[in-house]
Amino acid sequence: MSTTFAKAGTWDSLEPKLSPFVLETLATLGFSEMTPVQASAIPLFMKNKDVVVEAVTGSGKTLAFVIPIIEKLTSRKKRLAKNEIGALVITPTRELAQQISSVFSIFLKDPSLPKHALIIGGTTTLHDDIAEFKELGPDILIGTPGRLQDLLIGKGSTKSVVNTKELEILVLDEADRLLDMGFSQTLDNIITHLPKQRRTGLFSATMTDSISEVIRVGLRNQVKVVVKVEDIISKDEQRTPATLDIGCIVCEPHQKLAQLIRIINREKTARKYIVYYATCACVDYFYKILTKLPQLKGISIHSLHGKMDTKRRTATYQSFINLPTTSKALLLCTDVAARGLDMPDVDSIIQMDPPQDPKVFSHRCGRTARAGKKGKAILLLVKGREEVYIDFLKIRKIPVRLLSYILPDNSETQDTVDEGNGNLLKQVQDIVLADRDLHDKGTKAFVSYVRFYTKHDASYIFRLKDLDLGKVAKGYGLLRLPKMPELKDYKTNNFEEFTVDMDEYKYADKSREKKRRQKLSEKNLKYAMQSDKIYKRRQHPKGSWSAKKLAKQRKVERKFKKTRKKEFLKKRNADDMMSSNVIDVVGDEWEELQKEERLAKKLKKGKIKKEEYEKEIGLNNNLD
Ligand SMILES: Nc1ncnc2c1ncn2[C@@H]1O[C@H](COP(=O)(O)OP(=O)(O)OP(=O)(O)O)[C@@H](O)[C@H]1O
Repeated sequence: MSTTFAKAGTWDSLEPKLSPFVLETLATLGFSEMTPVQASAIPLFMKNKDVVVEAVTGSGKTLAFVIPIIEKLTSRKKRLAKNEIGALVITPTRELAQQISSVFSIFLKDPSLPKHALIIGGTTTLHDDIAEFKELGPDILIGTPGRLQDLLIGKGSTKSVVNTKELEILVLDEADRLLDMGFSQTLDNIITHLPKQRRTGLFSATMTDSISEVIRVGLRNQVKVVVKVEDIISKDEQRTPATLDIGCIVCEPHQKLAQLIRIINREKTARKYIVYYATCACVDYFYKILTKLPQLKGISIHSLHGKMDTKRRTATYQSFINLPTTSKALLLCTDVAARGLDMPDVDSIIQMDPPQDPKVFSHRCGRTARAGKKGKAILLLVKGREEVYIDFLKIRKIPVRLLSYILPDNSETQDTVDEGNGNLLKQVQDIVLADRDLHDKGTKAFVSYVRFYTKHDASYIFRLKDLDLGKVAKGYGLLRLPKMPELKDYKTNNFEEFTVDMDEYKYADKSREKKRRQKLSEKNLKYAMQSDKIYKRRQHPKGSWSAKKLAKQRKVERKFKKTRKKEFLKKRNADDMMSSNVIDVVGDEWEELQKEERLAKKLKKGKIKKEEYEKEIGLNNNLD
């Protein structure tokens, strides 16, 4: 891909000069010249200025703080003690912290140079991190707010082992995200624990403009560095890389899946795609669906979201970025992979839905078109009210083109995919019918999406009442609309309920199916006994002779049920016994026992002889 990275002079033109080992490393990386943001921010940050840096995604902001940190710590006269740190880099996600740590590793190979440590939790306990800190004595910590807070301040009875009095540089990467409500208390706790005499740098492609946030972080007479980008043709200022082509497709909610498949199958050159979904549940569900669709056969599909355990997240992320670009690959993810991640060779970004936070839109797009390479980002918008979003983005200096991937409007082909695999949504429903787990996942995904939709920042554009939830449910391949407050009294002609016998709708997973059957038989058993009791109560009014007789009989029943029920519930696990048989067996056995009891009474009253009693009982026992 042609690289049209705006260059801003060679590294040796910087004042103060960079260390020889830094220059050598940059040369091995093939970075002959600085990017504009590096040329602007590095000298300031190295001259003890607080900086607020805003530059588009993929413009090299990471080195704009990594290099000053390295230069500052290697030029210290007094070496840091083992328990002292000189720099702290805070990021909103584990993957981003891992990525920044790997950039430090490239420069700090020599053991005589400052050391760095990654503090993100997830796979290590706080005690592991404390032990590693004591062992390694890092000068630089890179991490996420939660675990950094625990290490720097202590947690519960675990005291802090980190001495921050010599700290010289604090960096907040994706600062506007860190300053959001989500991290504010943790961030405040960390910042109040740091010396006021330090350099602070805030970096992001969508920097916060609120001065209050900046002062909260303790910046003083900071310098704001804003690196602008001009559209190559119109010369208008824009907030996204000049090499990024952002397109938008307007379609019906139930056509989104078909559009996604068309985009992927029609792109001839693009290999790696990132597909953003609204919620973790949507990622999980559509991952299962897409991996089963024949239209995407041969394409490797991966999923990533914040609710996955760290090991699996790291493994998925690493396997996706290390995939060769010889065949197509999709990464379905949430906004956990929206900011900062420098994934090489991502050709195209597809946003199935706009993000709740409009700032995230440009971060998502910015996973492609990095370091001057070309990239394409496509947004799917629902026809109607959501189209206002295009102008909303343009006001925020994010240029978006309307693309012509419009599906034919006539209803019979609305969800038919060009690839001729028949009615796509019928295919999805068949996939869902084959495994009850997909029905559960699809319902959860739909509910999470509806809830997501109600929390858009630009709520005047994204209004639930304007969204045809029947078409959304159809697009999710649901068999029926879930019971949820948002659907109370909801009527639609655009969703046809699929009748399915829920008692017979099985899980593909055998152990889950067995558990379901157990629950079903308990429910049936309880129902049978309750209905039996209600029936009897109706036959024998309270206080009558027959009611007294029945009460006595029920006493015997209770005794029987306690013993027999345990036996039958044990037997129920036998694979050859379906739930309905459990009820029949209980019923048959119960009749025999009542007969035994009647014969015992007759024998007691002398109405039958012992031989006759034993004969009757003995004959019955051979029926097992
Ligand atoms: N001077 C340079 N010359 C060429 N490539 C560079 C240079 N500096 C950084 N890069 C490369 O550009 C890519 C983007 O860099 P980086 O991840 O720092 O961007 P960013 O501005 O932090 O993006 P984001 O806003 O998404 O976090 C990386 O692959 C990096 O290796």
